[in-house]
Amino acid sequence: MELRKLLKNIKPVAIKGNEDIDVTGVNINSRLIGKGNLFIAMKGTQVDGHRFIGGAVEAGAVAVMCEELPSELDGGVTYVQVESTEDAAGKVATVFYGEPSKKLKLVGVTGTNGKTTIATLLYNMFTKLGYKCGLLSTVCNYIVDEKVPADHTTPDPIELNALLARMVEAGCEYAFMECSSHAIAQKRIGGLHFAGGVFTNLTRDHLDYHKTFENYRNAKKAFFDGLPKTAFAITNADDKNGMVMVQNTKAVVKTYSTRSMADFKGRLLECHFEGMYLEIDGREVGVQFIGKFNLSNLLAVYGAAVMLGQKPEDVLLVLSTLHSVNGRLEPIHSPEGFTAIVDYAHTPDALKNVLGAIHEVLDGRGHLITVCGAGGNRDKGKRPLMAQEAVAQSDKVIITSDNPRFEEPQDIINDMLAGLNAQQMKKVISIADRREAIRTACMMAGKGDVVLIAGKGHEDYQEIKGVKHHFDDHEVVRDFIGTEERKS
Ligand SMILES: CC(=O)N[C@H]1[C@@H](OP(=O)(O)OP(=O)(O)OC[C@H]2O[C@@H](n3ccc(=O)[nH]c3=O)[C@H](O)[C@@H]2O)O[C@H](CO)[C@@H](O)[C@@H]1O[C@H](C)C(=O)N[C@@H](C)C(=O)N[C@H](CCC(=O)O)C(=O)O
Ligand SMILES: Nc1ncnc2c1ncn2[C@@H]1O[C@H](COP(=O)(O)OP(=O)(O)OP(=O)(O)O)[C@@H](O)[C@H]1O
Ligand SMILES: N[C@H](CCC[C@H](N)C(=O)O)C(=O)O
Ligand SMILES: [Mg+2]
Repeated sequence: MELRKLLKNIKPVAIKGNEDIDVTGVNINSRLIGKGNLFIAMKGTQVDGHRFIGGAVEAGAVAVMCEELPSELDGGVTYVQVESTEDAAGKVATVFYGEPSKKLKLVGVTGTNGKTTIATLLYNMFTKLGYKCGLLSTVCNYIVDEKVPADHTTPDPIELNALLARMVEAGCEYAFMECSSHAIAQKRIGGLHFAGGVFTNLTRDHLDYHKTFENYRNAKKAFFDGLPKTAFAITNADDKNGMVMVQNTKAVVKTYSTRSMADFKGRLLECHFEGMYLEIDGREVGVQFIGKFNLSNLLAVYGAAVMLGQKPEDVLLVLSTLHSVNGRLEPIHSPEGFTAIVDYAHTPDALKNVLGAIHEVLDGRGHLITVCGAGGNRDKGKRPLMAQEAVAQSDKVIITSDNPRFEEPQDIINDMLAGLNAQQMKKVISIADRREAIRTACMMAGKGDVVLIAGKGHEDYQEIKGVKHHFDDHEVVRDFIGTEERKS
């Protein structure tokens, strides 16, 4: 594509060199630059991408986009100076890939918890309704039924637009994606055209990155501020920040609620370990999910599907056939009669909710044993709070390792234990080896009890000092209790 065309949505501060050159690719990473590419130099949290301009040119870049021009310019290269490369990257990437989001109905889901659940269920639902769909999520990306492994909840702007373009090429009509707060703040979704946005909820997470809760909230809100007036914005009226999110949006606002008047209203009628019986907009429906928060998630899915033009009765029919997303409140029943539940709760609020959801079903009839840890090189402030939440609603807690990354597992465990007083400590043991922790919990469980294994959900690795070792909570449980994997 001609460089001049590529720049159509941005206002450069200066251009040095020829704009009428052909650009064969765009990247923000010099290590991925090939012959004829445009390299966009971004100031990151670790290094300044401007350092790699020389390397990118050596690797074949014919154009460079940057905030500061290098002191020596290469005669064969066109330099495009912009105020913010972070802002420009998404806009340029989307033009390069043929503005794929305009050729799809793209729905973004944001909020602290529930993004993967909602985006995946929308993808599953629209696939069952007979449409070709794409999915960008923490667990895995899909182009129709082709799996593309995901490194991030939201890919960088280049990969993101490349994936959307592949969805268009594969004939997809819909795409559903998670928008993480990091991605919104870093403008990874810049230049995308959304048909709709969904807000789940907002509680503490990622304060290591955003510093204050207000910054974190504003990052999420920026997604709704940027929606066009042709889009819908579905928000959770039960969350205290639900209406704040859509305060300044141009999109058509719709609400969902399990408690008060809303555009999409739901009520829990009954729950068991096999599922719940719900009333949604006056119709009764049985679903294969547990936990009141899943009622909220399902209302968001229902609302988005209706806003995308589906008939409520068709949506509810499909909703009743969907089942839990990998590692999200996923039950594994043991022959001895206890239930292990693998869940991705890795924030204090998610732990509180997941434990609450289990109690709704246990209803005082069995014990609850929780295995949990916290990730290394992530928000330290949440560690003691997670331990407190686990203790508050469990009969026994085994504190263990999650992904220690570059930290010492025992240091993370100690940070968690520091949140507990002597009384609370009576319920707690710590076993740094996660496999041993899970086995011990299963050994302690009797008929009717529940073992919650929280924090890693779908992850099939444990990241220790930069190396991902194979580790799968489901597998450890199944090895111990001797049952087979779920088929679909
Ligand atoms: C803190 C954070 O979000 N970092 C992301 C950010 O990296 P960064 O700005 O720190 O990049 P950097 O390493 O300083 O490099 C700066 C620039 O120089 C470039 N570079 C670097 C080295 C080189 O040799 N050549 C080169 O060109 C890099 O490509 C980059 O463009 O931009 C990169 C490209 O988009 C991301 O890969 C990277 O994600 C890191 C790996 C990460 O762990 N991010 C996590 C925290 C994250 O984003 N998580 C959220 C989900 C959280 C949730 O579940 O809610 C996500 O969306 O997954
Ligand atoms: N609506 C909800 N409210 C509160 N907790 C929830 C909700 N939905 C899911 N959870 C809990 O949060 C965990 C993560 O859910 P999910 O993966 O859907 O969220 P996410 O927003 O994609 O998370 P991430 O930011 O890590 O990608 C689940 O395992 C569950 O314990
Ligand atoms: N997307 C989240 C996932 C955390 C999952 C947990 N298992 C951990 O490793 O901390 C993050 O990167 O902060
Ligand atoms: Mg997710």
